[in-house]
Amino acid sequence: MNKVILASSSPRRREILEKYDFKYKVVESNITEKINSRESPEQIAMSLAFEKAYNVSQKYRDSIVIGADTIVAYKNQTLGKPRDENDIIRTLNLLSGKKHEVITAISLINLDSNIKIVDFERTEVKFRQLDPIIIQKYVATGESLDKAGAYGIQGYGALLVEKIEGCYLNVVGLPLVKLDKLLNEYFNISIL
Ligand SMILES: Cc1cn([C@H]2C[C@H](O)[C@@H](COP(=O)(O)OP(=O)(O)OP(=O)(O)O)O2)c(=O)[nH]c1=O
Repeated sequence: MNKVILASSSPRRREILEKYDFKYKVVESNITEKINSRESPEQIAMSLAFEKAYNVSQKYRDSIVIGADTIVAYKNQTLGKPRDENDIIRTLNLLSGKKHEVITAISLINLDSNIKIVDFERTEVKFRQLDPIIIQKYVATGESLDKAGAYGIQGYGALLVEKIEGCYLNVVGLPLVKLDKLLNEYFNISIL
């Protein structure tokens, strides 16, 4: 069986897969993430997931390489990781009391067999109304900086979320059911 590589530096993605008896190794990609704001959030996430997987695939042509990218979409805005504290506060105010979408794209590449797949999953998340005190306390947790949309649902961010519709692990950064289906369909591999 081909080796599976997770092309990610995200501790969340590793933690999700680590829970299962599924052999894989981690190799970080070295792409620069650029957001082209003329593209849709789905297109942006898919291009980045593909670039991450392709970058690592070139060195591991016989492996199945998984790349992923998570972004938050609110109305017509695409929200990646916040730049600084002001950006965190601006993002949380924007999402307060409203619904937004979390899109995680995944790409699976095996260059030896010329299989290149890219797909995405979408989850709707509704935030509770956030007053300045909640925002201040959340900023102080330090959770925001390395996360799309400036929150982490798996941490204190759970206290900001009133409701979700769709795959929970998609919000955390790796849509496990979608990944399992694609691994099955294209490579005859099952995580279960
Ligand atoms: C919305 C949300 C995002 N996130 C994270 C998942 C992703 O790690 C991060 C978005 O950044 P990404 O660019 O998707 O991933 P990354 O830079 O962390 O890792 P890599 O590119 O090497 O794979 O936001 C959470 O952990 N929880 C959440 O609730």
